[in-house]
Amino acid sequence: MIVIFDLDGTLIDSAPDIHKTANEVLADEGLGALDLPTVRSFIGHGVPHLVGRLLGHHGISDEARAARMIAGFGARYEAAVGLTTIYAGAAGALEALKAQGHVLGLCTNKPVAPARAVMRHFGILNHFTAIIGGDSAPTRKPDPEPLRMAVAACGGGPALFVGDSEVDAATATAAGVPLIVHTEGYRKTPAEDFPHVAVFSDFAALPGIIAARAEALEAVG
Ligand SMILES: O=C(O)COP(=O)(O)O
Ligand SMILES: [Mg+2]
Repeated sequence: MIVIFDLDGTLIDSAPDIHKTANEVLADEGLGALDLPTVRSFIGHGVPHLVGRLLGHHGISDEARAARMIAGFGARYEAAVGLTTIYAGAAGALEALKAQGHVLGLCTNKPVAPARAVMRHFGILNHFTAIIGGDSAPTRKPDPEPLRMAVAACGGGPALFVGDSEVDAATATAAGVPLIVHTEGYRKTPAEDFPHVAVFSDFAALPGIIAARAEALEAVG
């Protein structure tokens, strides 16, 4: 079946690099640094939202400044992988899923270029048939369109979405795609509150969860 993954907080812990880059663009504007938990809480809606929250934290609402910071973030972030880690077992789980015959796609609000760069860095890029980023469609998650695009680009048909956040939960619901929650990401509310078909904290469990869903679907179909 088709399995679409979110990126930040699901496959990789990119918050430390996003935090570093955020503080660099704040410094460019003469604004003070924010701590990691604060910046982490701003991740998941894409770069324009992140920049809006950084400025909002300083009590500023200024479109020209925001545009400059979005451009600055893009220029600095693409090369920022040094502090990012891939979740333990994630690469092995992707390999196992491919070996089981599943088609893998990515649906992130991160722009495509840095998404591809970090996936290449961790050696997982080639597992993915389709990569939809925050700049691939006119809308971003939680709008269902990017997720629908990812499923279609993987050939269409029954799909599962693996994500970590409230944004992913809303996207899955809107698109009608069952959600599997990675509990070690950036969510702010209990995973149990998300409409989900399964939760996991350890990637070793994921291939089994997906195999069970695929078998159940075959039994019904
Ligand atoms: O907010 C972002 O830039 C990306 O977050 P996502 O990979 O969890 O969609
Ligand atoms: Mg995420």
